[in-house]
Amino acid sequence: MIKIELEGASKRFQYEWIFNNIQLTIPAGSKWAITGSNGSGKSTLIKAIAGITPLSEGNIKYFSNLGEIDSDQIFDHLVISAPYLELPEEFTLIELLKFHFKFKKPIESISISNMLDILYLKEHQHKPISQFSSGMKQRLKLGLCFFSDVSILMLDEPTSNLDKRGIVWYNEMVMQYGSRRTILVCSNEPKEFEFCTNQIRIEDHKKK
Ligand SMILES: Nc1ncnc2c1ncn2[C@@H]1O[C@H](COP(=O)(O)OP(=O)(O)OP(=O)(O)O)[C@@H](O)[C@H]1O
Repeated sequence: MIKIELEGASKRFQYEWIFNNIQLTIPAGSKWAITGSNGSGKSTLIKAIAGITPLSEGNIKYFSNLGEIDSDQIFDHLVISAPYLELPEEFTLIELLKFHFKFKKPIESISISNMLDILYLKEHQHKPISQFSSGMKQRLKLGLCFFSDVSILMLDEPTSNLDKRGIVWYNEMVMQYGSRRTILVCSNEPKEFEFCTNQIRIEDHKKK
């Protein structure tokens, strides 16, 4: 379980400050919505917390029960689902699941066959991802997150492209597989983050 601390976290692109001086502790297992209008900086903040985008000022620190974790190693502890992260289109579904779970340990007691059932994609297991619909791809992206044995789930616009059944499925996944983990949701759609008990409003962290 990992605690994250943001100390004066600030980011600018050229002359534009995206967020400024965020002081925040994200306790292990807590649930956060990151909200703000289009282009306000939600994805930039999540990428900074994931260590993908460097901050312009300030620090982000990560702590396990054993002490501070090097920021180079934080990627081993998290997974991200986001519209801008593409799936490898040339793989079939079964190939992709096998490939992904060579690098990330799956949660205990779940087999690839179980995953296919839970994703309700079993009949598509030999289809290349390039032939998947946008909703099927979105379920797969979320499944790769929820089925990975990591402490932190970062979900950027998690229900985009999902139909009603998919949205119900997403909420069930959160309840079933998310309860003990830290979840960060970037969203403007309240239905995506009803389970979150904390909120970061990007607009509250703009340079005045
Ligand atoms: N690599 C980059 N270089 C320059 N500017 C960038 C870069 N990435 C993002 N931006 C700018 O940072 C701002 C915040 O973008 P970001 O994608 O974080 O917003 P968002 O809140 O996630 O938006 P949306 O709701 O539309 O997904 C935008 O003005 C965007 O143009």
